[in-house]
Amino acid sequence: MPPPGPSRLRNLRLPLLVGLLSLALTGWLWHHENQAAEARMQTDFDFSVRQSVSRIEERIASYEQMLRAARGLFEASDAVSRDDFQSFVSALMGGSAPSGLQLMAFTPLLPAGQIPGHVATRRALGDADYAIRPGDGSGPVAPVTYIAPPTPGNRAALGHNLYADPLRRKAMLQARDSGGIAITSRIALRLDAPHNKPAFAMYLALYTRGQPDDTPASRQAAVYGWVHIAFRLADLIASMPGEGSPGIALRIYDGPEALAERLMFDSEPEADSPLPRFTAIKHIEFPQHRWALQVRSTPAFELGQSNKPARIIAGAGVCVSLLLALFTWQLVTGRARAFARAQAMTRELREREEYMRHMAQHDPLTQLPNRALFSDRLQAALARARRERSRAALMFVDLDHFKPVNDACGHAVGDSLLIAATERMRECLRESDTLARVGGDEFVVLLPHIDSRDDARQVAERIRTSIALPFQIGPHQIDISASIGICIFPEHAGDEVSLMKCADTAMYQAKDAGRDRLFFADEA
Ligand SMILES: Nc1nc2c(ncn2[C@@H]2O[C@H](COP(=O)(O)OP(=O)(O)OP(=O)(O)O)[C@@H](O)[C@H]2O)c(=O)[nH]1
Repeated sequence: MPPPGPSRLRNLRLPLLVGLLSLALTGWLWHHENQAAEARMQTDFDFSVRQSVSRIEERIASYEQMLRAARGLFEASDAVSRDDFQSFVSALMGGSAPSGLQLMAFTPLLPAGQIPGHVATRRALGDADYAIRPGDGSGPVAPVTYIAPPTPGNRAALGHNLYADPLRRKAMLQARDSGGIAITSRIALRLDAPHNKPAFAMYLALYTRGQPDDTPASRQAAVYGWVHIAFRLADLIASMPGEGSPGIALRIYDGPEALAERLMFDSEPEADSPLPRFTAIKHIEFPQHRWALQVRSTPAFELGQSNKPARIIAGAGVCVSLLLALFTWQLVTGRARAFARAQAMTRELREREEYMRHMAQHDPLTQLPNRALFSDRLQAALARARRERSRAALMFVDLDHFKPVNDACGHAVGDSLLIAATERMRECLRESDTLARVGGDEFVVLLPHIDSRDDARQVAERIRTSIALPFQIGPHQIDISASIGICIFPEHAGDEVSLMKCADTAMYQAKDAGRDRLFFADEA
């Protein structure tokens, strides 16, 4: 394949430019749509994060409300019995604990001196194996006294001295001093032993009615116990309404920072994608305590957010760019092709016209002017000779015994002989003279300007002599001659027709005189 020429390269330039511009526009749109999709994904992710945080906060708030309702029960009654408490909690929970809550309990604060009476009372009221543990009776205790729902697992916590556990005690004292709720750090529930499932306890202190409780000091003096709840974090998350957000993974850390050793909950422990596309750290705030929530997207999130418009823009943009480039190429080359074709057609028409004109004026065998063209030139020469009062000569040249050549050697040899004879005659003439073929073996010669009849005689003699020399046509050596009639303007004739006629007559006289000779018109 030949290398593309400059015009082909020129023709490619505009389609390439159009294609590249269209591709650039496609790229810009694609980039723009990707950015919009990224922003949409970020918005969706942020929404999922907010949703996750607020669902947990709502659940925690509902726990707090339950505690405040329980405190209301104690504040409204002189004495709340175990059955009262259990009925109340049962009503509060709707008969079970659907909210991820494991238990609600009442824990009094007992000075050492009240411990034996407390234990005796509990046993007398039906908790036969009730005992405070651990506890050596040397200091105040906070034993779990009422517990609901009273499942065997929960009941195992009865008598458990919460003051002996530093984490629980810390939260209890916080609740006591603040008057509000307080939450422990991560603890393990007794009923989960030996499995250490992350759990928490939330406390609300109870104060003796009628005593001031508006300062930490007055609250320390007035406190007589706590209502509290305990929940496992996994149960809390599982109990939240709704399906959660697809493609969103959640980790909860006990504390303000996402430290591996403080991880309490991981919604997707198996699918730990090392490089999540989106991540966020949020906090759940408690009085004097914080949880860190690490929210991250998983590959399922990006799949759910697949950027279809960007793919459509890219695909359609590339197709349109190719089509535009092709269309432009067709326009450009179509114009160039039409132009080249028009040029070729014009050239062809000119050549054909030229050929037709040539054919109309020339003899096809010898390419000599024919009778029509010769007539034009004769008229022009005569007009000029009349103007300039000069002389012109007209000769009729007829080959002698040409027919026998045709007959003996064939028509093709006859043709070649005619062409060769033409050449010889042409060599005897000047550029300004005209040699024409007017019949089979008949030629006419116009000498438009002669000074005397001798000029014409010399030319005619040269022609006669050259024709008389042998011709070699292929294998054939041919000897012929020519008879020439000469007519001089204006001596012998004054117009075209007369000149032709008298030259013709003179030629026949040369024939009659024995051929291979020349005759002037006035020699007849
Ligand atoms: N090969 C060939 N022959 C032609 C052509 N045109 C005419 N002729 C032949 O030329 C011959 C001319 O005839 P004439 O001039 O009567 O015969 P001639 O033998 O030359 O006789 P004279 O002129 O009396 O000497 C004829 O036989 C034509 O058929 C042509 O283009 N090619």
